[in-house]
Amino acid sequence: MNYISTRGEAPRLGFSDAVLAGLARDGGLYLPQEWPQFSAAEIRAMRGLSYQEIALRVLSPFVGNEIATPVLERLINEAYATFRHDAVCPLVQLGPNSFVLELFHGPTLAFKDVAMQLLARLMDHVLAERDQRATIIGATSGDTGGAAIEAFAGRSRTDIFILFPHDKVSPVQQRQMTTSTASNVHALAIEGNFDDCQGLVKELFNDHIFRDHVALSGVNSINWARIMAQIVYYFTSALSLGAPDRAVSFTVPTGNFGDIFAGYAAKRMGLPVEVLTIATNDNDILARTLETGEYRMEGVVATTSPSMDIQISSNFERLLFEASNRNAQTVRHYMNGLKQSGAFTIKTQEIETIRNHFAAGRATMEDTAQTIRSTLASSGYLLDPHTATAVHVARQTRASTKKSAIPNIILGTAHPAKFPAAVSQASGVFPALPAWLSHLMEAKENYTVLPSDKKMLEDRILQHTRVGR
Ligand SMILES: Cc1ncc(COP(=O)(O)O)c(C=O)c1O
Ligand SMILES: N[C@@H](CCOP(=O)(O)O)C(=O)O
Repeated sequence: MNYISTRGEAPRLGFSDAVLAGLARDGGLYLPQEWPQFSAAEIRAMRGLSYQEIALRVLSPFVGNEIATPVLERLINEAYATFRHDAVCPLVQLGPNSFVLELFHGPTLAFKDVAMQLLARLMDHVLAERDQRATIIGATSGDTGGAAIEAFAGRSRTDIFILFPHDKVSPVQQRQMTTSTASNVHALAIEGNFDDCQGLVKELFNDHIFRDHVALSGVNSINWARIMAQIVYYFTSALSLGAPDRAVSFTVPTGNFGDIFAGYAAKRMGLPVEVLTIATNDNDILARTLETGEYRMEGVVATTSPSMDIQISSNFERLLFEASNRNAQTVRHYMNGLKQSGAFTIKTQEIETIRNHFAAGRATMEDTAQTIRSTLASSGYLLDPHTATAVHVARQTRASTKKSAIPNIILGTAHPAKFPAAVSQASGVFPALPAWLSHLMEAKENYTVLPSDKKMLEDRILQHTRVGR
């Protein structure tokens, strides 16, 4: 399988190179040259298999012959042995035709572990085969950072630098990033918001001299392997509700558009998916875009679902590429508009294509708190604020579209214990951390505060990376 950039001006890469590249050299995002196809019979044959077995079937076409099947199988098995639920990502019923897919049984209690545990092993494998090192960079609004640090800590071939917005993540999220004792981990609190952190990461990738000098690699969902690993749970959950003989819908708490884009990919691969609903918080740029056809930035507000406090939703670029029939020139035009004026207008035919696959809705902070309360009262189930935005939007959109005969799967992206203040304020119940994380709030923190400045960030990386030494 080859990978092509959404901006059409970067070299076509094989799987291993695409994984190490992160962002394409033209500033675009890599996508597989074509979508692997699974027939109904092939999907049906996955029934009854374990999560790991389904992962091997779904991921193999993306990897091609670059990693031998027994090696890929071992990496998958090792990645999901870190999860504390036998099903890896279990499905829980909330009500009639309404389910939560619990993606938070990994080591840092968020869905990011699903992809990050595999990505770290894939990168390690490729780097070992090539006898190389890499400098890993990542921007986080809270969850990617902890998951990446957990997955890469102590790995001898990588040094990892995680940029998080200073004072804008939950205390649990911060400590998951700042209490690592591994010498290859560097937690950097940036004076700015998540978009500033993500902007710095992209600036470093677009500086080709620096990028090559430190062998830069990325672990955000700009890296294709992150999306790829997330496709698997769309298959496992749909299969357990009757796919391919019954269609399902998904509602996804959305920020950087990586998780829901994985759902779109599953659909393109043959999974019968009726609607993919984007759930946003007050930072509702994606909901507004679906309504108006115009992507317009308006500034970020801090909410009780901080991981979704995002305006520049990186993976939306992948969808624009798809909706324009993979027209890289159109994508470049939109991205230039975004850079120059903070907005662009999507052509009518393309926004209609997007609306054929996606719906969208928003939840205010009050909606979110109310949903946490009402779900606890009706189902005895305690939601985290991100998942609660999706439960609220699912109720809204399903009531309006009357598609309630189709099972709807809400992606449960985080454990409530990551956001105890918001959850206890909404519900009166304090969600305790699991025993294996009970030391977290007492452990010593170690991080550096930096202004949102490319030069200072580069200096910091150059001081600490072991690439070239
Ligand atoms: C808990 C949680 N839910 C939802 C999201 C949004 O996911 P995505 O950025 O893939 O749209 C994030 C951050 O990415 C998150 O950390
Ligand atoms: N919500 C994310 C933001 C980064 O998203 P990613 O999926 O592109 O890594 C976070 O928790 O950091």
